[in-house]
Amino acid sequence: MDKSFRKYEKQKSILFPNDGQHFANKKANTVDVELVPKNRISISQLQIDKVHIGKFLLCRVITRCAKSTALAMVIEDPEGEAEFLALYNYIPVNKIPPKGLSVEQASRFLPISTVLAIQNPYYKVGQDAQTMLRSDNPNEIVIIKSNDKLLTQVKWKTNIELSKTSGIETSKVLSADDFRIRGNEYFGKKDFVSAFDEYSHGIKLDPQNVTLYANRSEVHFRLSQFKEALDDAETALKIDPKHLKAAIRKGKTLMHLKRYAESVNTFYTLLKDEVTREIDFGTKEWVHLGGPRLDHADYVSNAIEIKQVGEKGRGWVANNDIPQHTLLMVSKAFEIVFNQETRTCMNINFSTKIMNEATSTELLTSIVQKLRAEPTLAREIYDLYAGPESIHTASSEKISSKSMNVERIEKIIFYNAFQSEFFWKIFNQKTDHGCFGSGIWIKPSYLNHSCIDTNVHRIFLGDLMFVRAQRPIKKGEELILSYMDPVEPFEKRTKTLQQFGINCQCRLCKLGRAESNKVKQLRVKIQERFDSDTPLQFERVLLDSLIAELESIIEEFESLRPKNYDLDFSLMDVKYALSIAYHINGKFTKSITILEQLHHLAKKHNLFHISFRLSSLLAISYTLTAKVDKAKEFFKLALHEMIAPIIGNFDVSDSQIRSDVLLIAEKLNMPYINEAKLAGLMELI
Ligand SMILES: C[S@@+](CC[C@H](N)C(=O)[O-])C[C@H]1O[C@@H](n2cnc3c(N)ncnc32)[C@H](O)[C@@H]1O
Repeated sequence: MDKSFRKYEKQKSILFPNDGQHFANKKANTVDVELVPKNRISISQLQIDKVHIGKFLLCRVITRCAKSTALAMVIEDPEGEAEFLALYNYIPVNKIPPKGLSVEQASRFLPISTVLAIQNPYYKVGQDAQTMLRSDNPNEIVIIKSNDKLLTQVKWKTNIELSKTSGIETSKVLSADDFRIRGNEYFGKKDFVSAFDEYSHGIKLDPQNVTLYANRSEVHFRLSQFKEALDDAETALKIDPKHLKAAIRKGKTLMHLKRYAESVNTFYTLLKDEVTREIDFGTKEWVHLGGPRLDHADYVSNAIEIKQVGEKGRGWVANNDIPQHTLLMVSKAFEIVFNQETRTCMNINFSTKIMNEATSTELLTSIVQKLRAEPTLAREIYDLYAGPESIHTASSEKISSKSMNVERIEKIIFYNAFQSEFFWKIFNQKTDHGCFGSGIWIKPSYLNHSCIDTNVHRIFLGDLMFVRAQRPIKKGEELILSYMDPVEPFEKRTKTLQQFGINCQCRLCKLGRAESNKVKQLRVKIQERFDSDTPLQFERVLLDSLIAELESIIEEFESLRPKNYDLDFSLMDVKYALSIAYHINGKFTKSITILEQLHHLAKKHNLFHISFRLSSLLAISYTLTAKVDKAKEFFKLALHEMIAPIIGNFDVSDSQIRSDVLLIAEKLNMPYINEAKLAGLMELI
């Protein structure tokens, strides 16, 4: 049995709790460098630990590439000096097939002999005490064509065997259809970059091949290169206006480009077509089964708007009275990286010695790549809060398609990223572990924090975040979300919130600050007991001593601090454990008394994610004590507390709704649902 709520209930804090996430990026003011000889710098002129602003390094790739966190290779400059080069954020997660990138595959990104201009080169000593060049901003890496004026005087020194650079020399003997087949094979293995190469070679041989364009459109789509996906789909449709897959890809790509009206038109035109209507699309490519990334438009209720809210900066404010459970936002992640998509668990930045969750590193790369592909999206991300020093620069900052402020994006991730989690078994997931990820959701990023007394809550489904009113909200009230679970101890909450510049003024934090040292120490002791690796002993023989220990902790704590049921979060774990111990010991009445107390607290604070579990357990406890009416009441309550935050308010006495709700509850693995079934509670409500 899990020892505390937290095992299940933790709605992890938004944001990443590590301090100072800023990797090795020292380039606050990168500039777009004019690639003219006077700005060129050579390797021997580079200074260690310096960003050479306004300069560029002309160089040529002379080895194959390897991809770990960065894409790494050796380059030479026209003077014949060689150096290591590490390119961060160059390859996003979705360009990497599930098995990782082989040297062969990694080298396709920058084949041997590719000539580069590295703008604003940054020279440093790497973790292995070797010097190296590092770039975090892929927009600063410019590929130079062989006929570029810059190369007229250049004679490269290293003799490299070009035949080994890639596997594409066979193109002379392959037909367009061969390339299509090879592309499809790569596509099947989710190696989209290789599939792209194959289809592109095919297109060179047969520029009118509609299938190749349609297929490449899908590859672009999978790589989140929506503009290119649209171009290819449209080219395919020019060649064959009736090409069904190309039309579908056009529709869904338009949707991802947020060109919703055109997307709808495309799909309506398809629906009007008789041939299309007769085709059974199945559900494969479509919406929910395809998760966790879902095809869905953003939605924001017109009862809310963003305003200045004093020292907190901007925030969402109700411009009308809003009933409880009203849906306020459905936000699709601007970008999200799911844990199962990352190949490494942790990533250490050796320059700062800070460990980052792999997903947050990948998130930076994915956002950088997304902005490279779609520079028009830069405004909505750059407008997000990026820390106290950059607060006033956002709107005035010039955003050109070439410039990219990686450091700013890094900070934006730090201050705005949410960690999503859901355990619903609705997608065809291979694992049962649920779905966790880190992402940026633009509109919800404007919600400010309070540990308690919040009025909105969030839930995730795939890459969608749903924000609903937790309680009725009055016109003029600011919408407040909790970044952290109030069940987390005061010290931990304070430490995390401080990193984000938040000195929380909620009642719970005020109580925490006002506590005497004795109470603080006891609270820390309780915390340690519950965080320790020693599990609570729920075995029957040890139960009595466990009960005595828990009862004495509660008594001691309550003698030091007056009973404060309204804010009694510090005792939640202890009391929950005690109720379980009583339950196992057959002392149902005692167990129920505590559970009801806890339920009251959770309900009072609209902590539905806790209260529905407590009411389910109460329903079962009442069944065991033969109090059927109470069991029924709590089971109904549990259903409402669990499902209303997801689908909105409903009346469980409506039989149609009830059956839908029970179905959802089963899908979502409602706790104790099997016990409820056995006890016949389903029929009773
Ligand atoms: C995700 S953003 C929220 C939107 C932000 N207020 C803005 O103007 O874009 C998080 C930042 O908002 C501010 N913030 C949020 N809640 C706050 C609070 N309770 N007190 C003070 N500042 C808060 C902090 O600067 C925090 O780092």
